[in-house]
Amino acid sequence: MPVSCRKPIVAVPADLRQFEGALWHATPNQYVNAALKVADVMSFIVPAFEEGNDVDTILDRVDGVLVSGAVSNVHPSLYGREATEADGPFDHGRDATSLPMIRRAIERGIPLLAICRGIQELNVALGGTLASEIQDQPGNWDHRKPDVPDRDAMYAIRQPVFVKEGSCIADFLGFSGEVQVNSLHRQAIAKTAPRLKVEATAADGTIEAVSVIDAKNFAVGVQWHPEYWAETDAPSAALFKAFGDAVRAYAASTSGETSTPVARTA
Ligand SMILES: N[C@@H](CCC(=O)NCCCC(=O)O)C(=O)O
Repeated sequence: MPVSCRKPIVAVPADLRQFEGALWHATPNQYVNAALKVADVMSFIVPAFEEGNDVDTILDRVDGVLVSGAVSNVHPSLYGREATEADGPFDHGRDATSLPMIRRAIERGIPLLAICRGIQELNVALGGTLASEIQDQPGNWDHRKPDVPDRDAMYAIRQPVFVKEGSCIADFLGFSGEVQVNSLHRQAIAKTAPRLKVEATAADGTIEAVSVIDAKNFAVGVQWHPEYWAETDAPSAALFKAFGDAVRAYAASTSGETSTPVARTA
């Protein structure tokens, strides 16, 4: 099959999780499902090794990067401060894989969509900082994961965010202003990295979306979870479709396909 006809593939940095007494490199289905069903791209889940992942070798083989949410938090030492109890739980393997991959994808102009923990990693990777337990700050809304057993209720769309006019996200959505989203986070961007432009905020001022200034390609982070309702919620779908389009354009531009595909030898 000619390269240009193949479905593109995106790297998804895994989380390190403990299940049934074993250590797993895992990512929740909602991310790779939205990638496949809405962005129409396949996923390569990248093991969260603290050492041994060669980022450029991985990026040479993919057409985009999708950075998922996670219950763990970016280690504060990565943005210049001591860790406290409030900053955990940590995932050093995820940090060691994701941050270098984010920086390199931006340098190489590989499409990047960063979600929840992902926007926080994007900010730290580019020199910004994070705040913990933001719900404790006076005047802040409670952005935390709802304490409910049902996952659909946990990811329920329940909070307005305000998308700035002229932003990348407004382009993808086809409008600016209020968008209803879900919310499952205790941390948020404190100092915005120099290369990031704030694209959306919550009513309490929490930064809810950013884009990379002067990016060579699609490079967006959102604090909410568009993957969860991407098959049914129009704004969520618009974001994933825009990401998929950028990934396909990148794949086509780098396919290096000869006019006649090289015949496979037996
Ligand atoms: N840990 C960070 C990022 C939150 C996040 O990515 N939430 C999605 C996963 C929710 C879960 O499974 O607990 C923060 O808390 O800000």
